[in-house]
Order: sequence, then structure tokens, then C-alpha cells
Amino acid sequence: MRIELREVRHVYSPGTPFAVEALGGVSLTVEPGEVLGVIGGTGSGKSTLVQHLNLLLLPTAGEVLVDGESAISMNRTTLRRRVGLVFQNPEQGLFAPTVEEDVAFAPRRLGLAEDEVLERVRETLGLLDAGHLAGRSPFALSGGERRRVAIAGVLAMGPEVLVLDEPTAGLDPTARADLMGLVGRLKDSGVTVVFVSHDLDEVAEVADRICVLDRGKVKALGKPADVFYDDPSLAPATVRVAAMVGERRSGIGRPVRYAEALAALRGLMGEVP
Ligand SMILES: Nc1ncnc2c1ncn2[C@@H]1O[C@H](COP(=O)(O)OP(=O)(O)OP(=O)(O)O)[C@@H](O)[C@H]1O
Repeated sequence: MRIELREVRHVYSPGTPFAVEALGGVSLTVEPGEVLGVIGGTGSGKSTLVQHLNLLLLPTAGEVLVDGESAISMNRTTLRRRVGLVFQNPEQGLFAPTVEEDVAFAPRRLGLAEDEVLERVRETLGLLDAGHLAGRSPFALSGGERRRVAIAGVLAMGPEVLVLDEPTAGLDPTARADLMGLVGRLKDSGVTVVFVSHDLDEVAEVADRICVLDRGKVKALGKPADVFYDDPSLAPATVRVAAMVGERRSGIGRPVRYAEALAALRGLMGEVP
């Protein structure tokens, strides 16, 4: 599934004294099978942008195309099943007495047969390493576990595109690493992932392409190495160090991930990793 935003503008409370232009003409494509990282400062329009991918928000101007067709005329329920959106702090929406019931809620509403619902719940919880939580109350879990269960609830609908809006916010390093691992597994299973984050290092770890938003406009878009080395001020600290060393010494290449940068720097110092 390919989603294209063409010159999308979004104004909140238009025509009132409180009007805010959150997106000022954004053009962007989400390619099938990729992990697209969306970064940008607070208030740059990241959440507003991703809510246009399944028309949870409608553009004030511009167009959203899905596989080349205008999304506005498509069935919204189907679109939102195909493009699953996990909001910031999704665990706040958990409600059922058990994890299994919670994750089963959406596939049940799709009208699937009960054995298929249970199969999906089992599969999705397995993918999230949360199978052992199935019988537990979602309210008696750790923050990281609750986050995984909430993501499972969206994944159980079988989306082709999963949009994660700051999925690691407030998690400890282990829970963050688990979530990063999940993004990798989803990509391997063919799911397209759009990943919003403030953390440049984690975006560098998982993204095939990066979109940098600045005050509602696309400031940069491309492969992490191109975006980061074209403008190191947009890059994580490790990449900035590698870029600085690369200006003085050849042979370091353009590492993007922390481990790559470390290996390149150690190689330069003659250390065997
Ligand atoms: N419901 C709303 N009503 C009015 N203005 C809004 C609304 N939601 C967001 N905005 C404004 O739109 C702009 C973009 O907000 P958005 O939440 O998309 O940014 P963001 O990059 O996701 O920010 P953050 O990183 O802080 O979550 C901001 O100026 C914000 O104040």
C-alpha cells in the first residue's frame, strides 16, 4: 500500500481567532514495506501529519492518495483498518478485564469468526512477546507491557501500514529496545511502519527513510545517511562526531547507526572491534 500526501495543509479551528496552521503544504510518500521515521521539534506537526495517513484528520487543502486513488472517497472504516494508528500513550485506551479480551475487541468488531479472532490475538501477542500476558488484567501490568498490549490491539486488525506516534515515550531503555525490535520484525513480515519520534538515535536505528518536519513543512526527506550528512545539525550525536572526524580523516564512511559509528571510529584508531 502506497500513501501519498500532496501539498497537504491543515488548519485547526479555521476561520476563528484560534486558527493554527499545523501543516503548511506537505508532500510526502509512504512507500510499501518501508520504515519511515518522522522527526521534528515539539509542535512541528508530526502528530497532525500522521493522522492524515488514514484520514483521521482531513486536509484543509491538498490531497491524500492511496495506491494512486483519492482517499477521500474511500470507505473510512476500511482505510483505518488498513492503516492502523497507535496514538501517543495508547495504553490509556485499554479497558477490557483481560489482555486477550482487549486485543480481541477490534478483530471481533470486524465480524471475524471467533476462532480467527483468537488466532489473531495469539499471533499478535506472540509477535509482541506478550503471549504470557493473555490472561492478565491490562491494569496490573508494567508501563512497557501495557504499551505492547495497546499496540497489539491495533496490530490485531491486520493493518498494512502501522503508524506509531512516539511509541517509546516514557519507556525505560529495555522496553525501548524491545519496541525497536518489534519494528524490525514488523518490517520483516511486510508491514509498512511510520514511526514518529523525538529520539534521533532510535530513528537512525530503524528508519529506511526520514522525514524532518519544521513548523509544518518538510525540511528534509531521504535516506538517513543523506539527511544526516547533508545537515549534521539534524543528526544524532554519534553521527555528528563521525561527520566531524570524517572531515579530517578519510576512511570513516557515513555511518548512521550507533554501532556502525562506533565500529568506524574504532577502525580508524586501529582497534579491532
Ligand atoms: N486539536 C488542536 N487544536 C488546535 N491546535 C492544535 C491541535 N492539535 C495540535 N495543534 C497545534 O498544531 C501544531 C502542530 O501540533 P502537533 O501535535 O501536530 O505537533 P507535534 O510535532 O506532534 O508535537 P509534539 O512533538 O509536541 O507531540 C502545534 O502548534 C499545536 O499547538
